[in-house]
Amino acid sequence: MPARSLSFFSNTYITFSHRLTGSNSVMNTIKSSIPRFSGLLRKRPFPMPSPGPPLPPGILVDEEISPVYDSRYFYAAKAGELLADRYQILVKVGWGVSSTVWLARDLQGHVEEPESVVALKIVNNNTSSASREREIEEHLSTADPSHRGRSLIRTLLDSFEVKGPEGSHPCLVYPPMRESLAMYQRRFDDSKMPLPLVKTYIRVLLTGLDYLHKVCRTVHTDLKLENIMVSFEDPTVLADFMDSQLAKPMPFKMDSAGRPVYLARNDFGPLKSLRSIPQLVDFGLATRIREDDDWGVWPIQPDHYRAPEVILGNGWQMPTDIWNLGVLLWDMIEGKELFRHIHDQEGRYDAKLHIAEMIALLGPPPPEIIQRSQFLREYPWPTPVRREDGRVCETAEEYFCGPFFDEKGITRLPILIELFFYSRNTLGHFLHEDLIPDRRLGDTASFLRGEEKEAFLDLAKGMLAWRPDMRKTAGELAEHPFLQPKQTSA
Ligand SMILES: Nc1ncnc2c1ncn2[C@@H]1O[C@H](COP(=O)(O)OP(=O)(O)OP(=O)(O)O)[C@@H](O)[C@H]1O
Repeated sequence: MPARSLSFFSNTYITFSHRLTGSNSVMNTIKSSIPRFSGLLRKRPFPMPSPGPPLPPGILVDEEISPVYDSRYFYAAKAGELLADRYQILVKVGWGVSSTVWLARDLQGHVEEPESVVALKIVNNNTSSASREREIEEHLSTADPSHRGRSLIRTLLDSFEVKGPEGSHPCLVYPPMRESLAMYQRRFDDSKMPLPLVKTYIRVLLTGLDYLHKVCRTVHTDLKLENIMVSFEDPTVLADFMDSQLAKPMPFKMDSAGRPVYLARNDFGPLKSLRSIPQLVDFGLATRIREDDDWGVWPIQPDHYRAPEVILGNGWQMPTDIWNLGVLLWDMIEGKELFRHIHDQEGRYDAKLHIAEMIALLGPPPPEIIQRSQFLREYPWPTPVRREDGRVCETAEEYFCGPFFDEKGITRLPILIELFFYSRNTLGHFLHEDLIPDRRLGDTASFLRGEEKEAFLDLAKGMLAWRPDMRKTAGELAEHPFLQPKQTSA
């Protein structure tokens, strides 16, 4: 049977779907579905990793590809090395602009389970994000461990520092995960997960967001397919991977400064079943909202998923994640982005194109949104923010190259009085009407038909409202009819 056969997945899905909708709570199902890795090594002890074949020095590998790569900042990890007298580095599985990620053997256990496999993120010595990530994740793991959404948030198992010649490197220890949702999706025909499975995933992610928002009062701010990881469907997948990787050691090279750079391997092979569970990961940019009148103001979110209140400088809170996930629905279901024309001809993000497309899909923003943005533009951010092009900006308007609406009829009356006397004729119009494309939200969901399409659009509209306070909460959305599994006769 081919690994990507849809019918294979669909059959397996029935079991999965049933498990999630049976009498057990989602929480119980999820707990029992996330495989445990402790004991794997005890039963099948791994050999010490040996050095793999050398790569040609002229080829850039993994983290070296980044234009800002600087050897001094990355830890020179070596396969087989023991960190903190406890974690032995085995296989490199990932890298980012400021870290490398490894599977490691955790040598400290107890009598029953003396060893286990963990993922070790070794962070650069020049970044402060690790302490922030650690602090937020501590809050997330302890806010209410009994909430059913808690297990859908990936948090730290441990953390420590390791010394390098150029400074100290924070090391964050996590449970190992199979892969990001972006990679998981590609395992299916046409990179499309079966619809019932996607629905389950969306519901599960909303349950995690409900915990994040309602209990932890935290905004993720950076939801994308890469920041959703899926668990291993079966412990043998990881065990087999480790056997194969250690039998065929990682190729490596020395960079120009003599630091070893290994080639990451993160393909854990075909799916054995659809029992993987998605988890929200990477809280390095997450922000706590302690009071109802706390607002984030600085620019957040990946370009495609950026909410209007971020671009317009209106301040953001938890509903901003809801917009973000609302836009992600298209990536998850259709494998395509909802917003198609948000970059200029040089490929740079262009906020006016983005707003123009929002207007095409959702209609014009309500007046109070424009009013608030024009009112708040008078108040510079407490700390200026540097744009990618180096310009230091003090307001969202400066940062995103506004203004986007004219000031026709805007008075300097207090905002509440203005809102009271508002009429559509007196408020600013979009300054770039010629850029509004001819697209409708309904036309973007051609992957669905009939009632299913209507239900999907209703869900999406509950997430993609201009006014953040008109968006539904994660908890409410998880109950939406579109996401509920169809009852099948036994
Ligand atoms: N728990 C884990 N288990 C397995 N692989 C992981 C785990 N965590 C991260 N990875 C892998 O490592 C990669 C880099 O991790 P991560 O995105 O956390 O690094 P980063 O430094 O924050 O990246 P960037 O800053 O560039 O976004 C991921 O894309 C993933 O492939």
